Amino acid sequence: MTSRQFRTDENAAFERPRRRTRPRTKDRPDYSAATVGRVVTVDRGRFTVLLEDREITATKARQLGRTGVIVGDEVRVVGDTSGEEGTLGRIVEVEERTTVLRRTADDDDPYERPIVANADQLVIVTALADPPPRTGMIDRILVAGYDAGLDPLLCLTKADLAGPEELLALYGPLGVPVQTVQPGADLTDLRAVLAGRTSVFVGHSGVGKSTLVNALIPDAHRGTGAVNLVTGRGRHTSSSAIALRLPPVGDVENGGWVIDTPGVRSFGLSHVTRESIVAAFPDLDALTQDCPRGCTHETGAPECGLDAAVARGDLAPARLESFRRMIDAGQ
Ligand SMILES: Nc1nc2c(ncn2[C@@H]2O[C@H](COP(=O)(O)OP(=O)(O)OP(=O)(O)O)[C@@H](O)[C@H]2O)c(=O)[nH]1
Ligand SMILES: [Zn+2]
Repeated sequence: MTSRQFRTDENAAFERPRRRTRPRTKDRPDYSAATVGRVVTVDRGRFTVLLEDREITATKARQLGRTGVIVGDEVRVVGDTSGEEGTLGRIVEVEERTTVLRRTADDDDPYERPIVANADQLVIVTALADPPPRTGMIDRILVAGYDAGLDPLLCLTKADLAGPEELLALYGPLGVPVQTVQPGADLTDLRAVLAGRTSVFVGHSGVGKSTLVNALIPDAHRGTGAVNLVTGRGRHTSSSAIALRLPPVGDVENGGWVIDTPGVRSFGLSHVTRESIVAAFPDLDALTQDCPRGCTHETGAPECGLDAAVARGDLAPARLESFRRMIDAGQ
């Protein structure tokens, strides 16, 4: 397969459609034989794509137009895919995404920022102390994860400094699995829940996320340490997420992927709908069958079926309370 052949195909795609109604699939170049890889990081319009056995740098082909390419995307690449110094491939197609984790910069921001594609687990890294846990933030990240259809995992760091009891009481009733870590911790259990999956790690700056990622993936070399806010020096300052492959776990060759994201300060949720949060809890969803039409399920919502379920003994009050925190956070 020569690259010349691809170039010809690509030129065909540049021809302006004569009518807007032209079926999209007709005349579309066939890239089914193009090399497939995964976008592992993005830096100023340059994409690092991991192919089967090598990493290459690529740009986005013009015909992709405004189609975004984000970390985690599975893409088809043509052109020079040797990965040799100074070479550039071209991303010509983005495969359909299984999930998209989005955030808005703040709640008034109408612009959704897709940050990670194709993840299936959201690992919320929170320190038990120094800095103290911010439950409002955890709630918001959870809601973004539920909205995106990701399974949550709460990873509590600095367990040497404080106990997890309070957080367990808040998040246990939601069914969020919890892992605790501290310096020198045995990571066997954590590795087991990451194996074979693609897990996005999010957390506030300073919680020990880089320390944890480095412990999981010794050659990750994620920058750690206190942030010098003035110079920004002495640490990795990438603003993009980065996908890292975990080592095999026992017989499981695919140890999974960690997608490390830069420390988040805010997690705007203006894109989230109430329905998507409720849908993440099938048992509660079922109990809302008898709610009045348009019920918000919030505390005090008249005749909410969830209150009736608690009254009947079909729903634990603590679970309802935690669920309502999610609904409140999403508003
Ligand atoms: N006591 C204690 N300190 C820890 C633990 N994990 C990390 N630290 C310390 O906490 C500080 C912050 O750790 P980092 O790994 O840089 O935190 P981060 O979340 O990656 O922060 P950014 O790099 O700013 O995103 C460092 O001084 C670490 O040595 C832990 O489990 N216990
Ligand atoms: Zn209701």
